Amino acid sequence: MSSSWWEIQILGHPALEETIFWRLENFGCRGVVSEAQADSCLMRAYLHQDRVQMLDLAALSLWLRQDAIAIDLPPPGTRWHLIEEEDWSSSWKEHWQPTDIGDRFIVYPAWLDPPQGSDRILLKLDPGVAFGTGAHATTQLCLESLEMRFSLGEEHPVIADIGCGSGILSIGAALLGAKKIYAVDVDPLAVKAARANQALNNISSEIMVVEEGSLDRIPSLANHQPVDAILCNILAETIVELVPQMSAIAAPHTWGVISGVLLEQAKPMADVLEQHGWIVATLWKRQEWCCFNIRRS
Ligand SMILES: C[S@@+](CC[C@H](N)C(=O)[O-])C[C@H]1O[C@@H](n2cnc3c(N)ncnc32)[C@H](O)[C@@H]1O
Repeated sequence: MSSSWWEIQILGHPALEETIFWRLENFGCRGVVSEAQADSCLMRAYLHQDRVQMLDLAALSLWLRQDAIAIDLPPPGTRWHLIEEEDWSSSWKEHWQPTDIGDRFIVYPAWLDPPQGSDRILLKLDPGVAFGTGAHATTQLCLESLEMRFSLGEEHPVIADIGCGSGILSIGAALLGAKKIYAVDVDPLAVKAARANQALNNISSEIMVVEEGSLDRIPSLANHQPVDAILCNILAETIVELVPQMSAIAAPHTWGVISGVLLEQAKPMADVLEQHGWIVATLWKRQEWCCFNIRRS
């Protein structure tokens, strides 16, 4: 692997920020940061050189133009250039600061000292190239849902985290008192990051197990026992494919937190969940995203 990264810079209307953010994350970019400018918003994102071809970057620029035109906004300007590994790390590390999430968590970058004087649960992260710094609305909604579940007296559940990314949700669950978490991701770099973050937060392998793969890895990891909860923050298209498999790891008491779903996808997603025996208990919204709190019965 080479050690160069693409730095992608997008200058666009502030109303496009969320759409651009999600496009970049889905494109595989890491460390997406935004900076307010006079009448616009400058976003920077980073992508390992080996993960993308120049043509893909041109396609990304086209999608971003189409997204803007579809909602009658001027197309954003997109440019990219290669930077060295060291410059990548320092560029986005500068921008990421400790963030309060919900009532209980504070997520902070591993390269800073722990925030002082906070009575919140400290969640220390170095996401590397994986998704999940806590900056995205869907991650926040999932962590807040977990917090809500535990505040209702949830007793040490066994949890499956499908698409764990940096491991942020699994680590959050462990810090709240989960008994066991099986975290899986199809991206080997996410697995590496999640394991590193597990160690940063001193979570033992007795409590959290991270493996490459998807939902179909869970039965063997969990000794063919159902789990008490399922976390899944992936794109709606992927979740729809996974929902039928969720029954195989669920018991009548199992609950779930499902996000990565755009508001306009909420109704079809609820239909799919209900068709497969899930009850939508609550639907939380933030910006253009939603998060389903579901249960089996
Ligand atoms: C939006 S990120 C979520 C990361 C983290 N759980 C969070 O909430 O911030 C989605 C993750 O799902 C992974 N992923 C995508 N498709 C998947 C699949 N079919 N099974 C498991 N993981 C998948 C991606 O590699 C990515 O790390």
